[in-house]
Amino acid sequence: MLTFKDVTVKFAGVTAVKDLSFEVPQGNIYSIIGPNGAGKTTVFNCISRFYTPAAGTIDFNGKNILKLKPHQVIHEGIARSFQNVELFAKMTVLDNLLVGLHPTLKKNIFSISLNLPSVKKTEKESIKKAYEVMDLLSITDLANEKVRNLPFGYQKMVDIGRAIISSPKLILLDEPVAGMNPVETKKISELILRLKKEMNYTVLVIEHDMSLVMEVSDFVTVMNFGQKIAEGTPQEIQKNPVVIEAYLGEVEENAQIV
Ligand SMILES: Nc1ncnc2c1ncn2[C@@H]1O[C@H](COP(=O)(O)OP(=O)(O)OP(=O)(O)O)[C@@H](O)[C@H]1O
Repeated sequence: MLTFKDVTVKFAGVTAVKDLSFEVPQGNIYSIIGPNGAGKTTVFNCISRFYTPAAGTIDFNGKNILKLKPHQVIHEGIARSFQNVELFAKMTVLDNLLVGLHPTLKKNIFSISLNLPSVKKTEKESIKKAYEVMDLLSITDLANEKVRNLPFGYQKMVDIGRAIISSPKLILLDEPVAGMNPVETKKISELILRLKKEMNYTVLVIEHDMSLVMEVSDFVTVMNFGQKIAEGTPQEIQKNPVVIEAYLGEVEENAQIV
């Protein structure tokens, strides 16, 4: 579904990503892990088209997305959540979710200002969709709560909800459990697995929390200093000495990442 081939990204003197290649198959939960500054978020920013690589290609369902602008990427069916939750704090949960639908709505300013029946129908359908997402996230009772009043864990949920409400083909989750406690982390793990099993979503995750990565991932790519240093199933990655060294600085006998 998503193919990175020999992608290099440079910022002034820094090579953030170097010759990176990987493939995310449809229906998979695919994780990218690596120490701080490894280049993970830069990968997401290339897919979202905020950054343009100095070299390499990125294809999505056979289409070269490097030719697209950020809003066109959303139309191709790629949605993302952000490392630092980026919601409208003064707006309600329901309204924040509706914002996630906005890029895919086809209404224009004239039909909206005239409040045509088709606009009312779209609005009704959008609200129905938002309630479906809130049900999925078990946050329906928070629909009319302002986001700034919610604990961080729930704000993260809303951020993920905003990514999935437009029924994208590929969901990018940037550190979905950063700052969450183990109970909240477990909830998000279960949610990601449901997105795959019940809705056949393809999910690309960046995450530092190994419990989540080990539980949800079909496949993992490990980055360090902008390069891929390993790839494999969670079990393979957990025991890979190169990966352990990147995280811990040294390898002890029988060491594994947990
Ligand atoms: N816009 C930018 N301008 C300059 N340097 C950047 C920019 N974005 C990222 N970098 C640099 O690129 C490298 C990779 O950063 P990136 O944020 O992709 O790493 P990361 O693996 O996501 O790190 P973390 O886990 O801490 O979020 C770092 O050295 C970072 O300082």
